[in-house]
Amino acid sequence: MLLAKGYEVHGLIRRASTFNTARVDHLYVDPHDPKARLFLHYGDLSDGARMVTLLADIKPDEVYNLAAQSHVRVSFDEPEHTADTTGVGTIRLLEAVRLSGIETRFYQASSSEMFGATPPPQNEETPFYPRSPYGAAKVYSYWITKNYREAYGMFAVNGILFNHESPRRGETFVTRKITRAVAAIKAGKQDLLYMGNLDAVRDWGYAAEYVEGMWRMLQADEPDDFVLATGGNYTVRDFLQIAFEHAGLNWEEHVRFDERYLRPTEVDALVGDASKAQEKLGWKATVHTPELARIMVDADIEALKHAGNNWIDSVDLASWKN
Ligand SMILES: C[C@H]1O[C@H](OP(=O)(O)OP(=O)(O)OC[C@H]2O[C@@H](n3cnc4c(=O)[nH]c(N)nc43)[C@H](O)[C@@H]2O)[C@@H](O)[C@@H](O)C1=O
Repeated sequence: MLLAKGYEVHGLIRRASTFNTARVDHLYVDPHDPKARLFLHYGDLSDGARMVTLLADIKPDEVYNLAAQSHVRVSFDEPEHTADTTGVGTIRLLEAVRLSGIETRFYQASSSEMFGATPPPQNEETPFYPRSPYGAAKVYSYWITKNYREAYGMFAVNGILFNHESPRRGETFVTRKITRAVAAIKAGKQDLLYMGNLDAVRDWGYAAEYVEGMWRMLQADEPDDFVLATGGNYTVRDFLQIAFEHAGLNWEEHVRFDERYLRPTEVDALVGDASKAQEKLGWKATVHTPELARIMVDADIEALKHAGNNWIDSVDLASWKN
């Protein structure tokens, strides 16, 4: 079930609109679900007045705010732009919902980056300590979403998602950078891969499952905030090893260090505890980091065979087959 290529969204929708439809090139329609859903993507949140018109026109049952400058390293180079899209954009959208007078449910894409320097495991009670302009902007958006829930009685929720990846992941994020390189090295098109900090620990899950979790948050009886994570604990080095090994390669022969990929302040370890989502939403990740790495390597090897042609991965999850 596909919604949008570009952001790694896989969703369950009947009618979806996006602020800039040009950005959505794949749409899946589930004929059994009559709700209208609006998904906002990168850079959509610059014009508050236009958003009011759009919302009043579409009258979506659900709004998913996925719009952000979402690259942590880039947020150090473009801190003001990041604050504007990732932070202030959220209040523009919440205000547009309020001013348009529509009844809708609002999802805010909050992030595990908000926990930053606070050691794992992290859950909904863990204090925030952001370590980047991106993380700081997400903390603002988290609190303003909560404030609109309390101040105006909006059904507004924060999904605090740990790293979620898929073959549709942007090419400059570490997982996709690695799996694309594995495919290219395997095909003899590349020899070396330049990387930054290999010691960082992340909890990488499969985006398809996380988007289902986002959807579950908006079907709940009451608005609340939820962590989505696998609970896994892997370093970038582990991911390299699993991905290269899957293609029969030795990562140490191909990986080199480049300090340009280091960050002024790093988030050392993010490992989520999603027991609240399991208890209240019935959500649990089934794909863990090693399987995810293999899905992504296989997809990038397949994608090379289709270079220049339209090709998109499909989701093969047992829970989606009914
Ligand atoms: C939840 C959160 O997840 C993502 O943020 P991120 O964790 O920063 O993701 P990433 O894939 O850029 O880095 C992961 C780790 O990998 C290290 N690393 C080493 N060498 C390279 C490298 O060469 N490139 C990159 N990108 N990272 C590298 C890097 O230093 C970091 O420790 C975003 O979706 C964000 O929007 C979000 O919300």
